[in-house]
Amino acid sequence: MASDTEKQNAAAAAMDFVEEGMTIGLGTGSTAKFFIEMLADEIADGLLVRCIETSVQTRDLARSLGIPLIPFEQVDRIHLTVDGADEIGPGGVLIKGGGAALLREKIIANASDHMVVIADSSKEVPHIGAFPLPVEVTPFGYTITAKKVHDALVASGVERPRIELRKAPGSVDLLVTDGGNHILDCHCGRIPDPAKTAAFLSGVPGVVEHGLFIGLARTVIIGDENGAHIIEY
Ligand SMILES: O=C(CO)[C@H](O)[C@H](O)COP(=O)(O)O
Repeated sequence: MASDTEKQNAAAAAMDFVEEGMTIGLGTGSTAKFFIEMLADEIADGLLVRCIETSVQTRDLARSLGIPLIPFEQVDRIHLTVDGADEIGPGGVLIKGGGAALLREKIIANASDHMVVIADSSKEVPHIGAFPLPVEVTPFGYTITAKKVHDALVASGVERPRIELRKAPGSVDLLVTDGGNHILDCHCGRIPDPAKTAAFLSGVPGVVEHGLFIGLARTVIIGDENGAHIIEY
């Protein structure tokens, strides 16, 4: 069960990585929200940083809290990004995209000197795949792309994957991401070889990005009821 105390404790521990003058990538989701609120408090107390958001949702939150945002096009360096995750497997391999922000999250994580992942203890898993893997696809040809994604999953060793098109919350309409695309939620059960699955998915025309984050998280902070523990990769 996800716990707000654990999320808060992970977010508080991530604040130790923040330094004056940094450009900081702000993640998306309920755990990242705690970090963003803590950062806003420090900014109100005089901390000088600039931030870049990973989603429209985070942009709106950051603006409402008075956090200075700069357009990505004007950023030449991102020192630190703090973001949540849906699953954290061995080696710091992540599944992300539960909040449909995986494309911008991956672009910003990949452009950052240091990605810190914050999560409650329910996110740490012995092997990944129980959480449906989000795959962002172009609206053009998405039904055919879904079939090719299924084939790519099978070819990469996933047994009997099931693909679901994500609907907008509370709607029968398909979800449209901040980038104007759709999301395929791929129920895999287990992803035996994440690097192979990532490579096979990236080879499917129509796939814009997938939610496997490999080699991006340098620090993972898992909150518990009393504090947090930090894993470095
Ligand atoms: O990848 C994400 C959004 O696209 C989030 O980081 C992920 O879904 C975790 O969210 P939460 O902290 O609410 O559990």
